[in-house]
Amino acid sequence: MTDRSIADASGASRASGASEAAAASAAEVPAGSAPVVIAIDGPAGSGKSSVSKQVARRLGYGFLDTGAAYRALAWHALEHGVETADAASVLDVLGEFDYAISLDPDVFWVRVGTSDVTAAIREPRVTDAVSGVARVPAVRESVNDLFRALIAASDRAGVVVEGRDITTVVAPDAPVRILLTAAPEVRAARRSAELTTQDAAAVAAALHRRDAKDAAVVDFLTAAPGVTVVDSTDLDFEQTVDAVLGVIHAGVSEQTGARDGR
Ligand SMILES: Nc1ncnc2c1ncn2[C@@H]1O[C@H](COP(=O)(O)OP(=O)(O)OP(=O)(O)O)[C@@H](O)[C@H]1O
Ligand SMILES: Nc1ccn([C@@H]2O[C@H](COP(=O)(O)O)[C@@H](O)[C@H]2O)c(=O)n1
Repeated sequence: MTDRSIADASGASRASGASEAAAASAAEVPAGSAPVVIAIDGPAGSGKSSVSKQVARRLGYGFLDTGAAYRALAWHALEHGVETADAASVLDVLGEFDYAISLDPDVFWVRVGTSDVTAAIREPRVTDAVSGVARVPAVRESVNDLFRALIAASDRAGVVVEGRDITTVVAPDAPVRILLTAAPEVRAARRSAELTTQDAAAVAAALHRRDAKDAAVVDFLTAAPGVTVVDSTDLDFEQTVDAVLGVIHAGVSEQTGARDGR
């Protein structure tokens, strides 16, 4: 396998195949090389998707929002009238779950079959149902295989992958693993600033309820050994992106030094 370093990342991106939308190409990635994975976990509203997307743009990397797969499956289950709290019923619809996602941070879409569900998977009914779907072990195994395949199929130099168990389960060997967090009240305030038509207290309660359900399945509130915490409580968006980029560059220098015997 050809090695890819962060240093070669800025220009390397070309999209092909069903899983990745078009992106400009500035440099070819050697055939057969695996993308560098930047693994980012964190609780709801911590900034995982917005920060990861911007980091991916800055590096010329792909961006994989893993929560979108769980949300899309919850949407698919609801479309089939399935009770999402019932694991057996969720597994029934998993078999015909035809999922596709763009890894291009500038052209983001999510599809189930021929339906573009990019917006629909953010609806409150889906957000309320998603934890039920995500707690089913067979679902997790199935989507984790899918994530690894999507990453491997990317022809960008790297992919920023965000979720809840990326640093621990999906890509525990990633060269850079980050837990992105912020104080619960700050996360709730940021989320309610987005959802201006909804009651702020209800938005905060829903966010904390979802974290509690999700944390019973995977631990994304404490950093696993080797995982670097970035706390954005007192950082603005651009400062958070810079902090994450700083961790990435430090992690890669360390790896390169170790590989070169420095
Ligand atoms: N450091 C920051 N300062 C201010 N706002 C931020 C910061 N980081 C993220 N945000 C904003 O907070 C909101 C939540 O971010 P985002 O949707 O990326 O979180 P998330 O962790 O992906 O959430 P979820 O897991 O619920 O999908 C967004 O409006 C985003 O722009
Ligand atoms: N690695 C992951 C990612 C997500 N989930 C579940 O999906 C839900 C939606 O995720 P968002 O990041 O879009 O908020 C989340 O609440 C989890 O239930 C997961 O389990 N593992």
